[in-house]
Amino acid sequence: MSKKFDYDVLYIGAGHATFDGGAPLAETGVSVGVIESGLVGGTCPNRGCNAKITIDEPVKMTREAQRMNGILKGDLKIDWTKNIEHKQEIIDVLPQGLTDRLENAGATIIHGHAQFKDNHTVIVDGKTEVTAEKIVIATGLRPHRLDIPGTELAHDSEDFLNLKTLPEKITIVGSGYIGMEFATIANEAGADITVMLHSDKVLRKFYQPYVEKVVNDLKERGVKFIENSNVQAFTKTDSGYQITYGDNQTLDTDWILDATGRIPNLDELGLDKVGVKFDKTGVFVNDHLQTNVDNIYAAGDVVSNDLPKVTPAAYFESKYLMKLFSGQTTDAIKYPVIPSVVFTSPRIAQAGISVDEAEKKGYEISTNDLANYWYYQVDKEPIAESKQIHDKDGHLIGVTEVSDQAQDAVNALLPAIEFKFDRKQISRLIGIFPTIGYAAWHRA
Ligand SMILES: Cc1cc2nc3c(=O)[nH]c(=O)nc-3n(C[C@H](O)[C@H](O)[C@H](O)COP(=O)(O)OP(=O)(O)OC[C@H]3O[C@@H](n4cnc5c(N)ncnc54)[C@H](O)[C@@H]3O)c2cc1C
Ligand SMILES: NC(=O)c1ccc[n+]([C@@H]2O[C@H](COP(=O)([O-])OP(=O)(O)OC[C@H]3O[C@@H](n4cnc5c(N)ncnc54)[C@H](O)[C@@H]3O)[C@@H](O)[C@H]2O)c1
Repeated sequence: MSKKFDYDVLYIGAGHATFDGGAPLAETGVSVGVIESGLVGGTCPNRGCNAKITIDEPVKMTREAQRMNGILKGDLKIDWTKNIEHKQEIIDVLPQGLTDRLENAGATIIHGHAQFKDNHTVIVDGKTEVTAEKIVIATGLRPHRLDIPGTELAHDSEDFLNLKTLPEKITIVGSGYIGMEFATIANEAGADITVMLHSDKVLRKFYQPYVEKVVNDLKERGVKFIENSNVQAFTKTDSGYQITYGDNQTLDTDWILDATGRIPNLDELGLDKVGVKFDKTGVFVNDHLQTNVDNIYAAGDVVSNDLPKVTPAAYFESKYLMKLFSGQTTDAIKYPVIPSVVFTSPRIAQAGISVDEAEKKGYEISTNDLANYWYYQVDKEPIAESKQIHDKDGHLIGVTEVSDQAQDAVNALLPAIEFKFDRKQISRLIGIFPTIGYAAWHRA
């Protein structure tokens, strides 16, 4: 590539959309720069997946222990402060590890906020100009905040993950991934939780009968759900906060989590200076992840598309750009099936054709009552069911499961869905028994 510029490829942002491909790209001899305004690693390691799953672990274990009551003796309780400390120990080392990964590969990390000057030049912190042949926008998402009076009194998911003590009464606005995962965690840790819905639907992207099972379980555990809440204002009171909602109703609470979605980090990037097209859903790209400006690309959460905004999708795009920039491919990006999971207890996981779509298209849908299958009974799982979808030739084309280990069951079936295995091919496989993966294959 050209030596007219400081770097061959310059990434803005140091999350999964950058480092998973940026480090191996640097190893091929391409000169790589990375500009990051916050922690190297971005959302997933520092304030997303890794942090969340660490504080969820005792939640999952406590739930299991409750079911084993009588076999296991004693009452297990979560020490919130220690749980958060443990999370911090796990994630504290990640930015340095990822910095080492990039730097050992030959990439240069520049700390600061990037803004475009022209299509080959970025200004860092308003001072230093950095130039590159190609630039990748990988700036991710940030929390959306409700546009209502008192919005500054609410907190976001990062604040929740850093709570040193657990407030007694938490109100969560939004019932998507973050709202439901954090409601599950805080409820099990002992907080009094209210979830305020925008409509009457929770986790609208998941199979609703399974969502209902999770919601009913949380209701039995004391979580309150307010449908069509129409939240209007947050105010400070002597003892905490008050939420005005609905038809001038009020709710007193100790802590408010605004979990109403995430929006692209684009507004202070200077995209207008270079004419890159975008809207509130993200940056527009073609099937090579290239924007309308030839040398500017985008990857990860910040891209405008219908894919789940999850780490494995950012990883896949980052790897694709590595192959494109190092000359290993000129092909368009071809996404494999992208699974998704919500880490409630139990989890709901899905991949491929959804049950709703299968019903519309008349595919074969089989229902598996896993709660009555011996291996799920080992854990005494009360809520466990899956649906597998086959096309007319017997290929597995979709699965959705609600259970404690739904993510592993779905992961185990991914090759069958991606490579369109039929029942005959699946019957050739001998798995390890007894395992969740085997239980899933056994039904495919
Ligand atoms: C609470 C939470 C839980 C999650 N749990 C899961 C999960 O369990 N599984 C899963 O697969 N996904 C999960 N996700 C989603 C996952 O974190 C994202 O899909 C993933 O991090 C996207 O990576 P990215 O590189 O596109 O963006 P990010 O990781 O957000 O990285 C973007 C980086 O760009 C930087 N940046 C932004 N603007 C600029 C600028 N102008 N100059 C310099 N730097 C800039 C930011 O500081 C950030 O570090 C979760 C997200 C959240 C918030
Ligand atoms: N397990 C995972 O993979 C995982 C976990 C957490 C987050 N994430 C990622 O982070 C993204 C953001 O998560 P999220 O939960 O913030 O977003 P989301 O889009 O999943 O949910 C947002 C929720 O806010 C509600 N809402 C919007 N406006 C509202 C209003 N005015 N009043 C009340 N409710 C309102 C929506 O109806 C929805 O229920 C997700 O899209 C996901 O990609 C993934």
